[in-house]
Amino acid sequence: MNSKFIVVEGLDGSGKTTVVYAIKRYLYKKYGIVKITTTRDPGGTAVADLLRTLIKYGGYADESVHDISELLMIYAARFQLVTNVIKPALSQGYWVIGDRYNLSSQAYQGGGRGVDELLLKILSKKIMDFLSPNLTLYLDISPEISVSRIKNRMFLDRIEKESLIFFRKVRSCYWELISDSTEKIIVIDASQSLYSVCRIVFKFLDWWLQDLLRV
Ligand SMILES: Nc1ncnc2c1ncn2[C@@H]1O[C@H](COP(=O)(O)OP(=O)(O)O)[C@@H](O)[C@H]1O
Ligand SMILES: Cc1cn([C@H]2C[C@H](O)[C@@H](COP(=O)(O)OP(=O)(O)O)O2)c(=O)[nH]c1=O
Repeated sequence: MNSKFIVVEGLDGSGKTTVVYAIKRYLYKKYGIVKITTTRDPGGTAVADLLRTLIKYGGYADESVHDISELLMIYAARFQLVTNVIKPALSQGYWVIGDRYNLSSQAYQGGGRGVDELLLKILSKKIMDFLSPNLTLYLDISPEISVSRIKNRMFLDRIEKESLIFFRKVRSCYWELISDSTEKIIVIDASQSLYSVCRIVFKFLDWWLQDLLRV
């Protein structure tokens, strides 16, 4: 089977990182797929990881990060990731499982920050160069659950410290983007136990992969 690009999306604390690694193990155990690369966005290359630190923890000497600067750093990091990691991995037959991708920018910067839609569209098109995921799994939780799951983290980053109102805007933007999208995006209720979430994800993957094998 040709390599595939799967992305896991959702609010902070929705279980993305856990699910990314569960998918990796499942694809190996059940389907014998060994060539799998996992990514996290923003980040994933030396330069993108430096940008990730700036995006998450802000500038130096108390200089605030403007919304447009945040957006440009996120896309600069993504360009490094797509060009240096994702595209080469896919062309070498690796499956790529991404912890966040472009939908996050549309939801967080577009929905949450209210950044200009046209600017987002232009950047998406240019930076991703039409590299869309084959499948996106959106783990849906309420902003209240999100806050309760991340509150025990040692440090909250700039974005995690945002208000519930911000996360409400992000979530409703995710919903709008999903309902308007022509891409394959599956919504999973991630307020259930992690065990149930993983079972649903695996069941869906089985169905999707059987379908791909039939073609
Ligand atoms: N469905 C779930 N039910 C309860 N706790 C969960 C669930 N999914 C994730 N968690 C917990 O929430 C925290 C954040 O999970 P993580 O996978 O890091 O999410 P994300 O990458 O989306 O921020 C972790 O402590 C994890 O064990
Ligand atoms: C990829 C991406 C992330 N972000 C935000 C969401 C997260 O708060 C942060 C990434 O931090 P991370 O710790 O990877 O997220 P999570 O808490 O979900 O595991 O960056 C954006 O605002 N826009 C983007 O395009």
